[in-house]
Amino acid sequence: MPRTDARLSVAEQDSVFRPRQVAGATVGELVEELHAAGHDPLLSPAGRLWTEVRVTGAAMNPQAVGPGDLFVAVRGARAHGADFIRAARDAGAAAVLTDHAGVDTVRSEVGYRIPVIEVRRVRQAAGPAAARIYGNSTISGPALFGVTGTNGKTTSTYFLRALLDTLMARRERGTGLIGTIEISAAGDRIPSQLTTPEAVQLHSLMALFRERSVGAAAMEVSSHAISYDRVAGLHYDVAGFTNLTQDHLDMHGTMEDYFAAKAELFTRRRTRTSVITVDDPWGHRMATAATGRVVTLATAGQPTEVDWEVLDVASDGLGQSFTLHHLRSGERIRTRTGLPGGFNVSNAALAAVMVLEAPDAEFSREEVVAALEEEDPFSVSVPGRMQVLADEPAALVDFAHNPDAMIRTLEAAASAKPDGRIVLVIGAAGDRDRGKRPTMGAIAVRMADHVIVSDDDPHGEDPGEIRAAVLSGAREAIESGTLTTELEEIVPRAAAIERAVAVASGEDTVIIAGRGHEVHQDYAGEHRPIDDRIELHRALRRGGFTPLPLKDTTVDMTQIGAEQT
Ligand SMILES: CC(=O)N[C@H]1[C@@H](OP(=O)(O)OP(=O)(O)OC[C@H]2O[C@@H](n3ccc(=O)[nH]c3=O)[C@H](O)[C@@H]2O)O[C@H](CO)[C@@H](O)[C@@H]1O[C@H](C)C(=O)N[C@@H](C)C(=O)N[C@H](CCC(=O)O)C(=O)O
Ligand SMILES: Nc1ncnc2c1ncn2[C@@H]1O[C@H](COP(=O)(O)OP(=O)(O)OP(=O)(O)O)[C@@H](O)[C@H]1O
Repeated sequence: MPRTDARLSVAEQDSVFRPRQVAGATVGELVEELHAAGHDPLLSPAGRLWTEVRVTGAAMNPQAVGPGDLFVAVRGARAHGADFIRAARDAGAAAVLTDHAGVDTVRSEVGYRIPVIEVRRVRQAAGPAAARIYGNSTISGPALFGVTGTNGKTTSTYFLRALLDTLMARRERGTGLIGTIEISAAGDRIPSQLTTPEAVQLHSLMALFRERSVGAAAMEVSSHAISYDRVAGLHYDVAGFTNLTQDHLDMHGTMEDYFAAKAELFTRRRTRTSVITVDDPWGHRMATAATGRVVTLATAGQPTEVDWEVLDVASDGLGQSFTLHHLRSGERIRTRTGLPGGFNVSNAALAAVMVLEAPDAEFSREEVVAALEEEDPFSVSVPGRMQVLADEPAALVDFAHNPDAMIRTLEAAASAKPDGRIVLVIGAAGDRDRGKRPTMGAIAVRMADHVIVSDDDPHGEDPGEIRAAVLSGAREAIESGTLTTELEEIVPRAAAIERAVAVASGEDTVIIAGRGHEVHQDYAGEHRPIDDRIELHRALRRGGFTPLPLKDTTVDMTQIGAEQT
């Protein structure tokens, strides 16, 4: 069974997943590297004593600093990393990379006993510095596949990893994964802190992947990661674009800015081949904006000039089979996904085309086609993404937490049991894009028959106010239409899930949306354990239904300790 809280502290995570053999660099070499990258570094104190100090790792979070590390101290919205210089130095930091304000803090806190490299833009400099320390500026590999887009990143990267697994296994090499749920390297796994880690950790992971004979890795690239320069110094063999719809406007302000952040990934300096899903107008714009080699993919049956299209989608168990058609050559590849939802055809098609179009790959195109046609790689289970817990009623836990994902998930639910009702539990996260809350409430009551509004992660906000915003959109939609949807507000979330099952019959569909794989709710820093999958499973049993066996899909901390020590 999944543990109730599968998070590792930053320090635990970092110590478990660091490469053991690191070439490292001297402070002098780092200064040269940053100079060549245009960062105008200033070293203090000057002199050979300091330029010859060797760094063998890098960390941005003071809790993750280890002996011999470069401590990268950034100014953030909450704090300046340099405020934590004493902790970093006590943990063994050998040198510091920071900005002007950071230098002042370091000097007033610990004097001149540590070399400090000063740059104007620390986050941008962190990538090249870490690349040099971990050897990534000179050694390439593993083959890197990045996925960005509002929805579908996690699912597509799980699909990519599954396909790459079949190809790498024949070479006795492993695969890597970096994303919202977990980071994995050749079978070892740790839970994630961020969807896309900071540059220092990413470069450490690339070195770890090489050390563990990982031949290819799939990673999610969030728009935050691009805006915060977390991917600085990384080069993608193939980058894929899923879609762009409303989310994260708290961070980006406008859809234009959100688009511009994502577009940065599809430039020649970052990516060799871009595979762009052009099902929406943003996809078309992305394909036009992308530089370097661009491959387009249409998955929604629209007539358009593309390289690849999806044809002949047919129901196949809970999932769907489909054909990938390469228009220029006429090649047709029949494959399938076991996951419900039309959008999972799009995710699977994207993963397939990314691997088919990988330049200079270790595997042949024939091998990829055979894997797609014979090995069923896209039936892998993705934790909390359209995860099916029962057939009667159809009971699903899904991560839909923005308007487009809600629509797609509810469409999929409607086609799963067309004669039954849809019972939905939703909420919205605090401290995130507030504009989407009423929209999600309105979508919920338009597309489901019984909606229960509960809490997601309130974070620092008043949970009642978040629910009120979702409910206001829902009520407005009910009042302005001819809807007969039942609407309730129930907390805590476990009670909402219990109620959803209590009002459902075997013909209905129950969807618990928004939290997917997550195992606790954050109420102003208080972490309350809850796993929607466990609650739904329990409620189904108590309701006299027969749930499917609950697979352990959550990364287990105890396993990690056992593997590594
Ligand atoms: C908006 C955002 O992305 N913020 C990230 C950013 O924060 P920030 O620049 O404000 O930095 P800060 O928190 O003030 O910290 C500055 C420095 O002081 C250190 N510090 C800070 C406070 C403290 O108590 N102790 C401490 O040591 C920090 O380690 C850091 O070195 O840099 C921090 C250090 O890495 C991140 O932890 C933080 O992510 C926060 C936790 C976060 O929630 N990020 C989310 C929104 C995010 O990035 N999400 C995307 C996925 C989005 C999606 O698709 O859903 C992701 O890639 O994960
Ligand atoms: N291609 C898609 N188009 C629209 N919605 C999708 C697509 N793929 C998945 N979804 C919906 O979005 C939810 C999140 O999917 P997934 O975790 O794969 O995306 P993500 O981009 O990683 O999201 P996040 O960045 O928020 O973690 C799913 O649970 C499903 O409801």
